[in-house]
Amino acid sequence: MAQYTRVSGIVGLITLQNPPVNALSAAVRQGIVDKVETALSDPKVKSVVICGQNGIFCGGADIKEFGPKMSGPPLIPMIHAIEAANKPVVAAIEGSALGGGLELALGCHYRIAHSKARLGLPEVTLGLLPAAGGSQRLPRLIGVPAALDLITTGRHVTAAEALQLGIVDQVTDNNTVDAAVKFALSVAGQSLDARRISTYPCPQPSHLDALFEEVMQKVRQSARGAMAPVACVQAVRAAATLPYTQGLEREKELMATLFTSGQARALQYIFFAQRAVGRWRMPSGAGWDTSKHRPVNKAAVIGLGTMGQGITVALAQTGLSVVAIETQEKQLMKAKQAVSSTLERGAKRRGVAPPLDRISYSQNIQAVADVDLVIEAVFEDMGLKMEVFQQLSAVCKPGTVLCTNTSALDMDQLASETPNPELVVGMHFFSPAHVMKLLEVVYGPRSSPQAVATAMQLGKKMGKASVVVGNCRGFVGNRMLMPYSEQAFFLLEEGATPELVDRALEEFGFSMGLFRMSDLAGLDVGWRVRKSAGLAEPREASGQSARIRKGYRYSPIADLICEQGRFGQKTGSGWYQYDKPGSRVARSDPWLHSFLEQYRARHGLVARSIDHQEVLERCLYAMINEGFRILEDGIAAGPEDIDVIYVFGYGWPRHRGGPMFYASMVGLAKVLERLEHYHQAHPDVPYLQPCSLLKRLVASGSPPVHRWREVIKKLHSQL
Ligand SMILES: CC/C=C\C/C=C/C(=O)SCCNC(=O)CCNC(=O)[C@H](O)C(C)(C)COP(=O)(O)OP(=O)(O)OC[C@H]1O[C@@H](n2cnc3c(N)ncnc32)[C@H](O)[C@@H]1OP(=O)(O)O
Repeated sequence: MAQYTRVSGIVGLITLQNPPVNALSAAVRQGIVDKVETALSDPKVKSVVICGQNGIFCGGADIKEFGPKMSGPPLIPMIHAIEAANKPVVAAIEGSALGGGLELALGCHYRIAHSKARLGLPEVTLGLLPAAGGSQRLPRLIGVPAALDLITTGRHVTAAEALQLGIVDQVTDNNTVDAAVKFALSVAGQSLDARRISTYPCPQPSHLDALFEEVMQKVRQSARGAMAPVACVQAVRAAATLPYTQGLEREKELMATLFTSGQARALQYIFFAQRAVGRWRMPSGAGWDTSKHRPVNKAAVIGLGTMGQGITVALAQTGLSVVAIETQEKQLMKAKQAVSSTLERGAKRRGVAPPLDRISYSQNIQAVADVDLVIEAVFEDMGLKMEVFQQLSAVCKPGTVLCTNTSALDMDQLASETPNPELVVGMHFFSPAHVMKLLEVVYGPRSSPQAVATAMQLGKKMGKASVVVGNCRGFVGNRMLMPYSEQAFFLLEEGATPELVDRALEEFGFSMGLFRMSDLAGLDVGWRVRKSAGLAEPREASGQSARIRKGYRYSPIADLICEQGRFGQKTGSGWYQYDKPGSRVARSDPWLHSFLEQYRARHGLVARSIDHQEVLERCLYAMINEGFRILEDGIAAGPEDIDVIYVFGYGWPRHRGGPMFYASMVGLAKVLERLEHYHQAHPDVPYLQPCSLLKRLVASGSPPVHRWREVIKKLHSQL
């Protein structure tokens, strides 16, 4: 839909109307085609302005309409007709001009943007490329290097940067449509020969081949296995080397491959999943639409280790007043210095003042008396956390929301230490907390919807992908990590090396394989968890019983490595070796290989050849199986919650859409068959036993992922 009016006598004003973001649906495209024709054929109209209603120009093509049967006028001829018009067309850009929205603006002869507007071609993040001529027009307008940057990263730029790059002609702080109309009046009747971007020659950078080679290498490295960034580079290369019409053909060809790809489906699924997790609901039925959050202006962080420091930075950067508490003076001083320098670095990057004065430091817990929300981030020790919660209950003003940043402990047990358990929730941050996008918000049986809403609102303010999950050991993310790492340890016993397992996972698309990741995170973290679960006890070094715990198969390999003081990067060795403690470059370790050989010999294990497919099937399907159990248990409300957690917190390749989406793409029947196969071979491994929800979904014809909730609901209603 598009509205047409005539303003100032001679300006035709076309307003895109498709709330909330004026996406270019078939109806909007038809509206534009019709209204442009009306304006161009009206002799009284001397120039045209295109704008969007409700303060947003256009959020791009309507992703919800993507599919094999798209109807309505195509974008390319629509934009071409605008560019070919013999009357000046001005885009009035407020809010956002993204994807097809910016491509539409690039077809206009002039662009006026509000100072708060943001512009970009984020198609690559949806597995696509700017295929409405954007990949051909942008390099002609702003040059190849800048266009490559915007198109391959999909980053949004501010109006100021857009002006500097030459994407817009003017930036205004006032009413954008008024400014555009004024501008349209001033250019009415002027020649448009120099305003049609498709007719510009593409500026030729020196060392064209070297530039493209360098960018291609960069995109291949940063998004391992992702097709869209590669296609984006190829499309821009076409702009730089071919005439416009041939470049457009190449753009079309590349888009045809991407449009129907599984990667595009996965990335678009994640786009909507990220928004769906904001519509959270608790088993009681209370949720985002029925629960009001409490205002949080001042927050406290208790415990200033690495996690507490990151949380303090994240809160201060969000604009909150923060009280940072650490009882040990030396640690308090160290933390203050670390927090200040992180804030200073961040502020320098953004060209703003560091929010140092928002934080007050104290050794005394009494300082939290007037805060609205507390995040406890002390050492992962239940006794210590309980003590802190008792103190907080005595000190905090009534109604203060009490959050624990635990990664595995029972937050309900902590809640029971307070007179108001309804005010207690978990806020599970990921390290470094000011960088990592994920936040698990954990509710217990007594947490109030208001406390959950408050934590979710705070997460949103901090720019986190925040997901509401139920309380269980490891919540969602770490719980699914257990079968994943267990399988990797078993594979080492059976003949694999850390290098082989990591290579398989990295080729799949993980930014880091499991062993390299655990060297980075520190092997002692998992060791502590296994000890607290009564698993990692020192045993006889040989004999069958060393590999059995609680009646099931267990691999003590990781515990034995830790007993050697090999905790990963920080100690200079773990699954790999490093030049020195703290160094990041992992090198293959002959010691580890001979340790594995000796271990196998001691336990009578014969190494066999293991291929990448087995690594992927065993590690990933065991993890997915646990994901189904999590859904069955009601710990996560839907597959989208699990997938957002894995994509934003655990390095799962975004273009594969998260583990549950991946399972749906592989085919649930196949996942079930492989799990059955592996469980038959390893009957003493419960994680490989297919869970009943998976079997039920397969029995009901393997419905697509967006219909799993119905099956889960039915399952829960029968329990
Ligand atoms: C055939 C193709 C030919 C040519 C190539 C062109 C391709 C494209 O244009 S692909 C689309 C490119 N555009 C984008 O990637 C922008 C996506 N949107 C956003 O980044 C943001 O939504 C926003 C910055 C525009 C607004 O942000 P915010 O105010 O925070 O709102 P939400 O993100 O919560 O979105 C609100 C609501 O709108 C839905 N939505 C947003 N963009 C689109 C879209 N392009 N198509 C369809 N729907 C869109 C979003 O899903 C939210 O709705 P739900 O909560 O119901 O999911």
